[in-house]
Amino acid sequence: MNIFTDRSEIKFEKKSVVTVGSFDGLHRGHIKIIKELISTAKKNNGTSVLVTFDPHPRSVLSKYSEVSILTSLDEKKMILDKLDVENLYVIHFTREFSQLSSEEFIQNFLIEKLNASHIVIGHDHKFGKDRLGDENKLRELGLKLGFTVSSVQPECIDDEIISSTKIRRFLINGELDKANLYLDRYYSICGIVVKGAQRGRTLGFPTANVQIDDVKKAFPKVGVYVTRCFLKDEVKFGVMNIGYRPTFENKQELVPEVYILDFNRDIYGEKIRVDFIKRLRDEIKFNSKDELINQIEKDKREAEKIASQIFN
Ligand SMILES: Cc1cc2nc3c(=O)[nH]c(=O)nc-3n(C[C@H](O)[C@H](O)[C@H](O)COP(=O)(O)O)c2cc1C
Ligand SMILES: Nc1ncnc2c1ncn2[C@@H]1O[C@H](COP(=O)(O)OP(=O)(O)O)[C@@H](O)[C@H]1O
Repeated sequence: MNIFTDRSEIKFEKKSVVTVGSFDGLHRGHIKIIKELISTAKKNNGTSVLVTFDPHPRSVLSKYSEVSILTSLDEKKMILDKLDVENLYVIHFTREFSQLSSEEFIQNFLIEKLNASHIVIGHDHKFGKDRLGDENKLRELGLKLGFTVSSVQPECIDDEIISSTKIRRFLINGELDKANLYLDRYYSICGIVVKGAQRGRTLGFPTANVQIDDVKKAFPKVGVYVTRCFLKDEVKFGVMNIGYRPTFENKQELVPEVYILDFNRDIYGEKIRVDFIKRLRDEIKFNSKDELINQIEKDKREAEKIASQIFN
């Protein structure tokens, strides 16, 4: 996949088929739009372009600073590449950019730079200043500026429209299975393994503490999870605790830490991706270290059982 930004000096020669959006989560609904994008580009002998914004527009425009994000830009790049999108065009989203009218946005970016001949949008897509541009406005502009438009009907599960907002809510409520179902993959976090209190090894369960790449990333609800961990050259199952370690600490610092199964290596400073497969339980304040150790032993056995059921 070719990756461009709004700073790249580009002018597409070939006609393109374009879709535009935040695509946070890249869930089943987004995937439906992307499939339509790719098949239309093939039909039209054009190249497919997905235009997205970074940072997420809501985190720039919202009065509330606690907006959480499901997919970082790096994760989006990886997923879009797998989906065979030919070009990704990333616009650095600022307040100033948000003031462009829908017509200015389409003319300056989609027509002049990307040579768009067709635009694919989701059912509720809004664009331009104050989100005033909708499908009708886009079709009107298409007649004037020379492009066609198609819109994709929403993807549903049990009559519920799939959305990033619902997925965020499922994660926060501990409904991981539903979040994963809506995403059509396992929810994941990426980061670097950092040093903790060096206590894990004394419990018999060393845990890789993950410092997340994207501070805005949504965390699943506090608790213990079966995970799949991607290291540089290895994929391993693990049990992750996302929590405050109330048995030992009074601090209110939320730490994601994973005990990797069948593994014994120093991985401080290494990159790790953790996929969340199943939620096992809430975090507990134990009365003793031994009770905690017994429970982690049980979590480990449960994780081994679940991993072998799902992946064998
Ligand atoms: C599978 C698993 C489950 C855990 N569950 C709890 C828990 O219920 N309560 C708790 O206080 N700490 C829990 N922990 C966190 C341990 O207390 C933590 O791993 C330990 O304090 C080590 O911290 P360190 O890596 O900073 O040395 C859990 C850890 C793992 C790996
Ligand atoms: N099975 C394992 N799972 C996770 N980390 C492991 C494992 N075996 C060795 N390690 C290493 O041990 C470190 C964790 O040990 P721990 O005593 O919990 O220290 P810390 O408090 O710094 O996390 C990890 O960051 C990793 O480098």
